[in-house]
Amino acid sequence: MADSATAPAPGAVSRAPVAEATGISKRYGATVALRDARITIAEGESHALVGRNGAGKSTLVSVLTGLQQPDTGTLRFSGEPAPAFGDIDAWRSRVACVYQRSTIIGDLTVAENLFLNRQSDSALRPIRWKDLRQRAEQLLGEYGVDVDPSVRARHLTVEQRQFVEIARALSFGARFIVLDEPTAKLDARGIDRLFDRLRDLQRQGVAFLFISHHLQEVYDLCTTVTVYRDAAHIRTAAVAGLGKHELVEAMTGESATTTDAHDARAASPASPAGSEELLRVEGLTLAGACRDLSLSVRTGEVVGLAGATASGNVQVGEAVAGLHRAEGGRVSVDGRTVRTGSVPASLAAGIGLVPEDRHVQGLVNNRSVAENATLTVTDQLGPFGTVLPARTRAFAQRMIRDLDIKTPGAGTPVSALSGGNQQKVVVARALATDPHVLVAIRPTNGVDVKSKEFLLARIGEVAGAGKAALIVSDELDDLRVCDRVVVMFHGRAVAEFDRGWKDEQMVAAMEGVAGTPAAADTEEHGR
Ligand SMILES: Nc1ncnc2c1ncn2[C@@H]1O[C@H](COP(=O)(O)OP(=O)(O)OP(=O)(O)O)[C@@H](O)[C@H]1O
Repeated sequence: MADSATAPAPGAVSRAPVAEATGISKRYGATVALRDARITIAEGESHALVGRNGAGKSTLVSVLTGLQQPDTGTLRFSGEPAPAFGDIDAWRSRVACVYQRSTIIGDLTVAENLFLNRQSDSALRPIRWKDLRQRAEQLLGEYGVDVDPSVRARHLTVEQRQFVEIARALSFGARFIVLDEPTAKLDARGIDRLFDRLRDLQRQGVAFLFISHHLQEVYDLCTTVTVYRDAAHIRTAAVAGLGKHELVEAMTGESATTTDAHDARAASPASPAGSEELLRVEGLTLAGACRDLSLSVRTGEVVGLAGATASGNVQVGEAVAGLHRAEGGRVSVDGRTVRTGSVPASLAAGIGLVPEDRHVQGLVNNRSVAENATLTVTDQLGPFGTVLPARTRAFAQRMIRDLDIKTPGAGTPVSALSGGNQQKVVVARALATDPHVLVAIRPTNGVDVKSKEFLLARIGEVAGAGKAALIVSDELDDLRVCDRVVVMFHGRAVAEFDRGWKDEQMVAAMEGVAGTPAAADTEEHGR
């Protein structure tokens, strides 16, 4: 396929690309992560890299940033060969990566993080803290980052941490920054601010490689897009000339259907009117998160609990699953009160959880896909408290098939899976318990467009099987599959929408500019 984005614009001064990788191959044992892959990023360009889960994007990033050596291929920065493997300072002056998981150290101040290992000019000279602070202030000021350098990094928001990481990267001289799913933990306003800052930096000649499963963000921010599929480069094109369907087709290798996940659910009958209330949250008050919040989910229903970062929606979902003790109010399943603050009590009540952060609450990294997927159901894997490996494998293999998890096998350590496929294991594990009420917090985080439809359909099936699901998310795609969406703002329910809402309405409500009257009261809307 022709690369329509590689020719220089008329009149442009042709300079060597900030980064150019050709013929890159990388294997992990039997898995081919990259096969003769390539990418070229021009100066000041914002270039998107997209592809399905496991396509090889993160592997390319680790090659581009000097974390992994490719088996074959060449890499050049601004026309020069890449530094020697392991020469960290030299790599840092050419490229930096801002990951979804921060590399900032929470216990150190912002200034210390910025100048980590370079606090003083020589190892023998004592660190001058006042100087360090001033240098940090200057650096942050230069890039317009409004953060106090003496604050401990753990007190920063996700957004502030990203800005500090970007400023740090630029201070090493890098003019090429890789952003690996930087918007995953930001709300709509945070994303706007990040994009504004990136555009500013782009005008100053900084180039970006932007990885995201949110294709709209690619259209909003990037000029060029490269698509990888099954470890190989498929296409590079100008974003402006490429329709969304064409882009999805390049990613999946299939002709794109117009049926989205939400359309499929919309076609299915809505939850039967008058069906019983399965989950009831009444007057829930959680310290620092919400006050007097009520909602209910009926049998057969998928309810969304929407809200921006500070809305408290995630904490409500977590409280329902037993992770927080309530200061007031009640959670009940099928009419029976569930003790809050106790995960075993929630599990016993039939509540399953897809947690927000798979790294912290989700997976045991060095254990296999099979073990991780079955952690919650060991009682079903053998008699008298034993776990039969064959039964574990069979159980896991079914899940791998059901959720389309891309893995060499059930025995592969979960750490060897791509991010999106790890997320599918987390969802598989929650589904394994066959929960009466599934609480899924941002369940499609890091999951590609096609797999997203798949996962959401699976969650819908929980409700379809006479159970109920609560999807806690600010992702419009996640919310669209819901029968109803309750929107929270600053700890309160401020609006409720039935199916068929418009994106602008939902975004406005999440930002506290609700066009609908506050109406999340279950008494009015529950039946
Ligand atoms: N350390 C590793 N050991 C074994 N296999 C690995 C390792 N890292 C990645 N892989 C495999 O290489 C392939 C490419 O993975 P990669 O993480 O690059 O995909 P990705 O495109 O970034 O996916 P995602 O969108 O899910 O993050 C996958 O099949 C993955 O399982």
